[in-house]
Amino acid sequence: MTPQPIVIKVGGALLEDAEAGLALLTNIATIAKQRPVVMVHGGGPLVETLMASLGLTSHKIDGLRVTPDEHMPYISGTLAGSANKGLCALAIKAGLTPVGLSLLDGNMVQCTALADKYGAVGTPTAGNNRLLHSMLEQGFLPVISSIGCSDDGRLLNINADQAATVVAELLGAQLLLLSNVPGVLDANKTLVSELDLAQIAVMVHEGIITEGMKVKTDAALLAAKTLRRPVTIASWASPLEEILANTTGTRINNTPTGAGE
Ligand SMILES: Nc1ncnc2c1ncn2[C@@H]1O[C@H](COP(=O)(O)OP(=O)(O)O)[C@@H](O)[C@H]1O
Ligand SMILES: CC(=O)N[C@@H](CCC(=O)OP(=O)(O)O)C(=O)O
Repeated sequence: MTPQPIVIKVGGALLEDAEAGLALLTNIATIAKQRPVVMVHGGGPLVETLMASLGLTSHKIDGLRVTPDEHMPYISGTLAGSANKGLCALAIKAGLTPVGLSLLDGNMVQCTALADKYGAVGTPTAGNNRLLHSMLEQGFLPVISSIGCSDDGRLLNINADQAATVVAELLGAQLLLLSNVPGVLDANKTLVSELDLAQIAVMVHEGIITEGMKVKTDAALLAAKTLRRPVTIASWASPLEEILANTTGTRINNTPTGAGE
């Protein structure tokens, strides 16, 4: 039986830390010998650095970047360009054979514009998984940026956690959302090992889960429901073996925590 693939999403902060990026990719090279791996990446901080250097301002609503269409050349240039190629280059250094892709390649993910107030921001849905399957069969590491497009060819900026959720759905894969924090932290900044929908709603209501982590827990809840298995939010600085053994990170459960799977 073919082992279940793992989709590993990395947040933007990793793309600014080549040493941590190489350590993670070296760890992925070990895991990829046992199970197919797909990477999905963000790059929010890189986008912000470029925009600032161009004298452009950018803001977020509910954790999503408001993206006027005229900003798309900079955003797609950063995410599908420098961020994607930077990760692919590190993957080569780690002994892997990456193929850099975006959500629109092979029609793997279809996107629809969310609402006018966000500009060129889309919601992703699962499309065609043939390209990904053929890449994995041939032993490549797909490295996917969160740039997509609508059916009528408008380039769209997709939050990378939402992108990873849909890529995991396409492959029926296990999903790890890796960030610059050890997982979801409580009001005392202590790592919470497991959370379900009701517990997350309380933490959001109390202002403990905010901004990027709110988008991440929403994406994880959706993925846990679709994939019918827990989704892990953890740090890219933790060994993947520990994350996969559930000894670190936060498991987001579709079923109430404590009620079993
Ligand atoms: N309860 C929480 N636990 C951990 N991080 C939180 C929480 N609430 C908000 N955050 C913020 O969410 C950030 C992670 O989201 P984000 O910056 O979007 O990460 P990424 O770029 O990795 O997707 C953390 O760095 C932290 O500042
Ligand atoms: C619509 C939207 O918010 N798009 C994100 C895409 C990148 C991303 O999600 O990056 P992180 O994973 O590093 O946060 C953005 O422009 O920042």
